[in-house]
Amino acid sequence: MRIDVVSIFPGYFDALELSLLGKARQRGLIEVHVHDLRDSAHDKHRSVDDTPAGGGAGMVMKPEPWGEALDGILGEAEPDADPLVIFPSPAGDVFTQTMARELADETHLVFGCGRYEGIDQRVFDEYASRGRVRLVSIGDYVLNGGEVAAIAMIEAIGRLVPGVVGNPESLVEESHEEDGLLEYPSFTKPANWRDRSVPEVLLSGNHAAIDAWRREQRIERTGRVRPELLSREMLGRPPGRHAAE
Ligand SMILES: Nc1ccccc1-c1cnco1
Repeated sequence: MRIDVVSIFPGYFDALELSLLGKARQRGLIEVHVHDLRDSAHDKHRSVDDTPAGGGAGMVMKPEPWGEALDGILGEAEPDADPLVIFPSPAGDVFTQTMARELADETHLVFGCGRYEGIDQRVFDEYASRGRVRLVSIGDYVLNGGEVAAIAMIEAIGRLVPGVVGNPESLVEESHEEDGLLEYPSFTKPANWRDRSVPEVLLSGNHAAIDAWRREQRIERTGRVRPELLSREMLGRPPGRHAAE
């Protein structure tokens, strides 16, 4: 997978050189190219924004620098890549694990990170007329720009790219994976810490009982924290992989 990012704060994306994604980049599983939008702004002040047409507070990002930056990226794309351009936006479709799984199958993603009061609408219209464009929100709160949203999405998508996570099994039993239930509470050694014990069942070695307990915990936690995720069908489903044995 190739990922291009356009931003006036390219330094935000140094975070993508760390940890799992950093290793995936070193192994050539994911290519990440970060572009400074100001490199596409050629006036004396390298300005990327201007006052809003129609008046109002704040500034709007000018279309010309975006046009030059995105034309450059799309012009260099592999002939059959069909890049998907994603603009993080509070007005976008809400990002979910299902969307992350879909996007993990893409060969080329381009993230356009807007700031200020947003990007001139004609940028979205221009690229939607030439290819695939999606506006995506990571939740109902206000950020100062799209960079943090892009990093969150790139992490959620990148970890699903085949080969990035060593043990693909670890991708299954997680919150919002597999059946949409939240994950069960986790414990490790010591068995007792400050008079707080690990639940006995987890030390029993009875894997069917452990799976059943973990499923009960997932259902209880989901019903308490995110009742809207709980479906009647989930309540009837059998416990985990050991149940059949
Ligand atoms: N608030 C924002 C401002 C600028 C670009 C994206 C966002 C955003 C994305 N998801 C939630 O908010």
